[in-house]
Amino acid sequence: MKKLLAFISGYSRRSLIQALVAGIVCGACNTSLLALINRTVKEGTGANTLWMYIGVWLLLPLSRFSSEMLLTTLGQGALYELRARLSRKILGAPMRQLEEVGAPRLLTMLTEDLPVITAALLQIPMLCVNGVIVVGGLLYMGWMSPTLFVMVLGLMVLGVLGYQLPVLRAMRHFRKSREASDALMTGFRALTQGTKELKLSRRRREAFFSRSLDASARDYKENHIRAMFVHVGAASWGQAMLFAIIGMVLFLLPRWTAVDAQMHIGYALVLLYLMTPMQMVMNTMPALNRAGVALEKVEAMGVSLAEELPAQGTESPDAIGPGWSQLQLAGVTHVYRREGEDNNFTMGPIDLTLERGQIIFLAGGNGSGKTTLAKLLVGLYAPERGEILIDGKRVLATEREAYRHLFTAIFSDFFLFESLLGLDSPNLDEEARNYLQLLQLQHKVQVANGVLSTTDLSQGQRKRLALLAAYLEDRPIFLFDEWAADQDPVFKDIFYRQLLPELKAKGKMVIVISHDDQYYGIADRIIKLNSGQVAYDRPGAQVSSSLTDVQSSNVG
Ligand SMILES: Nc1ncnc2c1ncn2[C@@H]1O[C@H](COP(=O)(O)OP(=O)(O)OP(=O)(O)O)[C@@H](O)[C@H]1O
Repeated sequence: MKKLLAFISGYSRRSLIQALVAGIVCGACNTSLLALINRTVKEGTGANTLWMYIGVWLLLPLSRFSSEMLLTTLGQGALYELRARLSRKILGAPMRQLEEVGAPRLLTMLTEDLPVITAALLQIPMLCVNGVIVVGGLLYMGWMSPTLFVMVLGLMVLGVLGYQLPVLRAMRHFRKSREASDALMTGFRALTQGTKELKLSRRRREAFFSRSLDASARDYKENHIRAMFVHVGAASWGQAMLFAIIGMVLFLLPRWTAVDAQMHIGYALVLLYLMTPMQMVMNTMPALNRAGVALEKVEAMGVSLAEELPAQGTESPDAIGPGWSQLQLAGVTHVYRREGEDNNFTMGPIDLTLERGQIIFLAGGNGSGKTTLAKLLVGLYAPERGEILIDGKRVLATEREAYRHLFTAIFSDFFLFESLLGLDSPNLDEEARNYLQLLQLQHKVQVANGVLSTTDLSQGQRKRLALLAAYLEDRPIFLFDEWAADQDPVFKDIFYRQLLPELKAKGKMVIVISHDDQYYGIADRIIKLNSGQVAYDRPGAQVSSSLTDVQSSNVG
């Protein structure tokens, strides 16, 4: 509750104070109506009481409406801000950090924590109104009879303690069930993405279900039930305490105290009136506690995600002018660190100078570091040591966004957007149709207003669509990570012998990660990697002819 209030007051303290003032007026109206009813029951009707009743009756809905609406607007505003801030944080966080956090944790936060916080925020207006009614009722009881009030308050404190102490325990279970959600999300990802592998093996399917999915689902369920068990028990205790208090007021206190019988009846009436708002307050506690846990997680993630320096967008994306000709890596390194493991993969130090208007192949065995080098080259990873230079000028951290705008890249785990986002050419559809023809997709995919008619295609066709987006972006450097691996021999040939030379002829730098050694001849340079180091950097024709020699001597 404290966390949630701090969260919404952080959004607008002024609106929160206004909402609370309206809430207090609403509570005061409730208490006044209660007092007027009580007075009428005791003393009979009077003209003054009627007019006062009408006046308060008019003020009540107005104050309640204002308080609830202000809190709703405030809660939704805070939630909107939180979603936007989180999405921006994720968009702005360094790639490596996002890889380390992992998709399941990010997804749990977006799909589980945010809805839990939303649900709790929706309850806050009702909670405040009911809370204020309870406080007003208590004050009224104090005014009616301080002696009785002290006794009733003593019992209430006992009731609240009996409620609160177990509820604190319940938080522990909510935290555990939240931990299980992360594991559950990892399982769900495997469930949706590993369908083929799971379908093909019954034993794998059963092991996956029982060890991974079922185990975390069970863990989640059990901790959630335990938390709710405590909450429901505590709420039942709270209700029993309320009736115990009413019972004491009606049966025992008249014998022990000198307070008159009418007063006891009035007290019992007020307590009965407060029963529903008190129960509503108790019933919202589980949702608020869960939201507290969710908010802890979201805030921890927000704090742990660093912003790339500087804040995105402070530098114009075109800050690096079009006339550059040389890209240089000087002593660049990157290390993948794994906790508790000594054999971290180390890339570099790499020294390379790449020229515009060249086709450069990155070759090497699996795990030799080609994709890592590509990520360093395009600026997705910042070099841990060393620097990147354009025409001899160091690319500063403030220019990294602009530097990345030199590249269009298709990685092997590319994502295809259905809309051609971020492209604003007036003839976008026309250009896209031309490229669809070049990529032999014109019969499969149509484009209208920058939206593709479908992306449900074969893997090779999806890669061609990714190429379409790359062409439309038309950046100075094209990077392809094993792009041709899924193409049929005919289109593979078109890619290597027609499309890549065309890009080169347009003055583009073309970097191609490839295992297709039969096409090494078209490359200006082949840079071969081995265990994160450059094994050799030679002209393509030279590597190609030595490969041909080896093949023919093998045949011979
Ligand atoms: N996200 C990651 N976290 C930790 N280690 C990683 C990560 N990605 C790659 N590595 C490690 O870095 C090494 C190089 O990986 P990289 O993907 O750069 O190789 P590659 O040459 O592109 O391989 P392939 O030809 O199989 O695609 C691998 O041995 C792997 O262990």
